[in-house]
Amino acid sequence: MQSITIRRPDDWHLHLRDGEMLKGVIGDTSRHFARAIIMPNLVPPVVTTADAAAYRERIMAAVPAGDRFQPLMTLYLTEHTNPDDVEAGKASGLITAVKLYPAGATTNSHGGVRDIEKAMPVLERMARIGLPLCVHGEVTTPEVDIFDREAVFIDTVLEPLRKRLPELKVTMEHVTTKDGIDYISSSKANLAGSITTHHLIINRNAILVGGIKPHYYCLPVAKREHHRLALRAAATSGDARFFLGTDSAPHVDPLKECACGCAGIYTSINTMSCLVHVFEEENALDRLEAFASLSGPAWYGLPANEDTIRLVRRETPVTYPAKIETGAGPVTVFDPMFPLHWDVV
Ligand SMILES: NC(=O)N[C@@H](CC(=O)O)C(=O)O
Ligand SMILES: [Zn+2]
Ligand SMILES: [Zn+2]
Repeated sequence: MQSITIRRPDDWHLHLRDGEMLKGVIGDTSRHFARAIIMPNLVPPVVTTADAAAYRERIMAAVPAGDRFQPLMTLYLTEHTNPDDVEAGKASGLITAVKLYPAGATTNSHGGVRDIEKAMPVLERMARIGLPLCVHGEVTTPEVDIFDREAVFIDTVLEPLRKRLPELKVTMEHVTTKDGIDYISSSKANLAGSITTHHLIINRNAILVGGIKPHYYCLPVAKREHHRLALRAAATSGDARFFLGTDSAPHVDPLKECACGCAGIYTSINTMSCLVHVFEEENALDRLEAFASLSGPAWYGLPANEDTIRLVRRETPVTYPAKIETGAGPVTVFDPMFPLHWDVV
């Protein structure tokens, strides 16, 4: 039986939600992952250090007994965010990053930033104190095609911002295009990117061929095949600027399976099985640990986890439930459309 052992992984982009949904999903992450960067796009969003402290308590209360899990909290950047509050949050050790959602770009982002000029005082402070900015890198300009929104964001928002504040550390989250990969690869410093599990597996055909498939719809939306191949090459390259952020984003099925379905794919439960499969296909099992367990902590200035997980390849496929039941309702699990043989033991 084939097996590999890697340092325990972390998830550098995760949606845990709140209330019954939080209770229903957190175990799927804490079973395998030691830490995760927790997205602040709740309703209402996590905007102050006090909000983040209270949310952290609710998360810790929901962690299943026996799991050791550390949520790394983020603040949702608004045009009114107070730089002193952000600095105090970092100083206390509570806040790991601040998240930029262009207003209207994705789920629960209407309170995000419309005019980046208004956020400059906070961004300047973050550059000064070394607090990373995580970005949902898509413009929301109605004229820009949804498949081009990441590339246009790089040219019109990210590059000007980085020119203006070269000391600001920026994580380009859930990179979905070759443009994003090339931009990160060509940067000299202070830029890294997270890549989701599902964007390594699906291209836009998964959403649209043979009928419309809401459970493959997320933002940024999956792109053409050559973009997926660029993501796979980057993820399996060992380049420390690319690391795992699952962007596991649960929504109850009724909110996905309707005339205006929510964006988000739920992958926490089978992410590790899917990832090993991808790395095996790319003959890069020796680089899985860098992607899932080493490059993320290095970027965020944290130690890698000391304990390990073991992954084994089973003859018969490992099965996962098609959906999980939460107190908030059923959530469909990501189906990679191929059998999974790797299991976490
Ligand atoms: N990725 C998604 O499609 N959805 C995320 C938001 C986000 O990360 O953009 C969500 O909160 O549901
Ligand atoms: Zn996003
Ligand atoms: Zn997300």
